[in-house]
Amino acid sequence: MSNGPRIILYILRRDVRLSDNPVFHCAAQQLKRSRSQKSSPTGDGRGRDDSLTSEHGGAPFTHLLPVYVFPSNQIESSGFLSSPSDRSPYPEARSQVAKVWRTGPHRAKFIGEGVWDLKTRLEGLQCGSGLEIRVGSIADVAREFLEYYAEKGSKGGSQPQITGVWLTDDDGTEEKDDEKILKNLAAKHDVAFKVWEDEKFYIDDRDLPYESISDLPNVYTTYRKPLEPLRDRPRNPLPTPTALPPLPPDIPPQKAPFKITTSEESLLKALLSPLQKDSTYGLKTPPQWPKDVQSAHPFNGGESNGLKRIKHLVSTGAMSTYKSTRNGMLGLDFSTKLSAFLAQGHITARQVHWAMVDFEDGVGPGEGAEGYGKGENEGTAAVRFELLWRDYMRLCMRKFGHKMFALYGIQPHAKGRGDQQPNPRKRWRTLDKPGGAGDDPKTTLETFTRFRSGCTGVGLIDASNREIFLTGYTSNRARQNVASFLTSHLDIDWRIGAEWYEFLLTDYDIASNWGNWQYVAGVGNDPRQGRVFNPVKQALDYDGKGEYIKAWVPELRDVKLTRNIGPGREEVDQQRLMLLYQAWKLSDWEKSNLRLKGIEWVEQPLTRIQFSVGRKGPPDGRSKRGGAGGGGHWRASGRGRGSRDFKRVGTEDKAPRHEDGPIIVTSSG
Ligand SMILES: Cc1cc2nc3c(=O)[nH]c(=O)nc-3n(C[C@H](O)[C@H](O)[C@H](O)COP(=O)(O)OP(=O)(O)OC[C@H]3O[C@@H](n4cnc5c(N)ncnc54)[C@H](O)[C@@H]3O)c2cc1C
Repeated sequence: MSNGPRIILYILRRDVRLSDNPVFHCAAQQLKRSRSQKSSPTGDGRGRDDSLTSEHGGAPFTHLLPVYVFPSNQIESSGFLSSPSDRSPYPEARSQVAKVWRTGPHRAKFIGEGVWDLKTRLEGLQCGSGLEIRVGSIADVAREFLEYYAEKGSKGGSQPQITGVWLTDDDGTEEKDDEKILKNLAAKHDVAFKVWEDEKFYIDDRDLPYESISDLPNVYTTYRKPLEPLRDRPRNPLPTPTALPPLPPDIPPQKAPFKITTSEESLLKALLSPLQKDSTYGLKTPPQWPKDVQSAHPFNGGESNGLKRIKHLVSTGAMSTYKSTRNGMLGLDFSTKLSAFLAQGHITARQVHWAMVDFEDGVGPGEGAEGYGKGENEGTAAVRFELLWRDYMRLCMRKFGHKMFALYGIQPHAKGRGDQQPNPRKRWRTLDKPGGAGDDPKTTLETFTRFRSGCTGVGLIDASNREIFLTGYTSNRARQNVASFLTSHLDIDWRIGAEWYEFLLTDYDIASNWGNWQYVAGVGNDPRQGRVFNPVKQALDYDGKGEYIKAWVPELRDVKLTRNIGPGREEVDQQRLMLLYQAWKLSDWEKSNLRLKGIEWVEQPLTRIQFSVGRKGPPDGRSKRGGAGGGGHWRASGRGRGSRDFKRVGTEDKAPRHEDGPIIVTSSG
């Protein structure tokens, strides 16, 4: 063995943080131990080298080389080419079915910010640590490092060599493939290989009651029950390292034809420039920013910002009110907006949990805020409940693997890759061939294009699709409606929608995205298959003043929603709301007046949902009995595309399946 630097190559993926990071924690612990041994050696110390003997992975090391790779199959890498005449050796990072970019501008920026934040934090420790940034396939990058140091090491003497390759676990199928390749590479070079459990989830894998992942229940509630009370479950977060083993003195540069930039600004430029070549993303009429609207997700990426966000949520009391606000659609704090930080591993779910525990115990920030020091409340319990949904989706990805991406999903009667059809009545419309329902791919593409452009003619769907295009975020409530609309009203292959979301979402997470799309499309683990959201009824329940739709569909801002109920008194008129929710219902006279005449989505909506409000309700669109999810006393009826009838009287949220037809609404969480 050479007596030069002994390096652990740590390949980061979705664990881009310094705090609560098992790998950095272990390296810091070993550094501390070796320093304390040096300062007070037991025995004579003879024959001892100064390497950090890893208890995890078996390889002694002196240096830690953290490397973040922008994976070329997921994030377009051509912006890193050294010169415009160079060509990337990798195919464009486009999706399989719809051929859209896999990572769009919102997430590319967020990821870049997160990587730069970690680099800054590591360098800020002032111990010689840092982060190397690379572009390419993870396998190619690892191979280059291994070969570079193998060649050096073969010269013997004090040349550096890699003694271990470490990375954290990820349940995505591509990530599993990467792991296999890295394992083989490590074996070929005779270096230790270790996959660490990434402890960014709510309940640690080691505390789950399953012997094998096949024991995971197919229904969320069955999974959750034995884990309650959820507040008792998370492990403590790991301390944030204050010192780490240094980077090796000799690090190979990025391989041509790519070049790594040296500032955050140029990194973001390299990530965004290929995407910005066509900022319409193939849409003839892409959504435009409306005046006077703020993004609900204006956050920059990175651990520092994620930790700040957690602090803000607890100290303002937003966690305590979460249960009653979580179905909101406008504003910053109706929900936590932690998903993007969690997805990239900028923060961990248990950090969120412990910040809430401090708040509940009255020891952390937030004094004076609602619920401070009063134990778990409705809001904090609901956040835990949702964080567990995220864990569950991730475990489903582990259990079902490729089936998470299969057209007919994880249904038990779908055999093999899941491409067989479990429900003979369901015929998906696809973009490449007729789907068997008298459709043709050209029309399907036109329909999908209108959907993406926010021009379906259904207000809630258009508002959400415009919002997500422009900001990278839309609320859970809106996501459920949009996914249901694409899959149940338009009958379009749900994977196309999932890919479109993968492209746009800042918080895209493999398991949560594909799992939720499957769930809503009726091919996932929804115990009540066949639910269909009525986007008009949902708008009535959750956008009862039309504020959300008016914000993102500015063409409809002048639709008057109130009526006079006495001298100087106005109230929202439910009948008028129906015209906002579906503008085709406006009279010709009003369309002309509002300059809406001749607009395709107004005159020829993709679907006409027959839905009426039977009698006058309270002014804010809520039922007398219920909260925002109420509407139980409305006699609401409707007819969607084709012969699908929506009929329901009674409370809809969390309602059991109605016997005489598909139910309209409910939430996944
Ligand atoms: C079609 C569809 C696609 C989705 N795609 C994603 C995705 O790619 N990434 C993603 O993180 N979430 C996804 N979700 C789940 C959910 O919509 C988002 O997690 C949530 O809207 C993010 O906002 P928030 O952080 O303010 O959530 P909050 O309401 O504040 O919830 C707190 C946290 O709980 C988790 N969570 C909440 N709801 C869910 C859920 N249904 N499934 C899994 N985790 C949940 C998230 O980590 C979230 O940050 C999707 C939902 C649907 C219906």
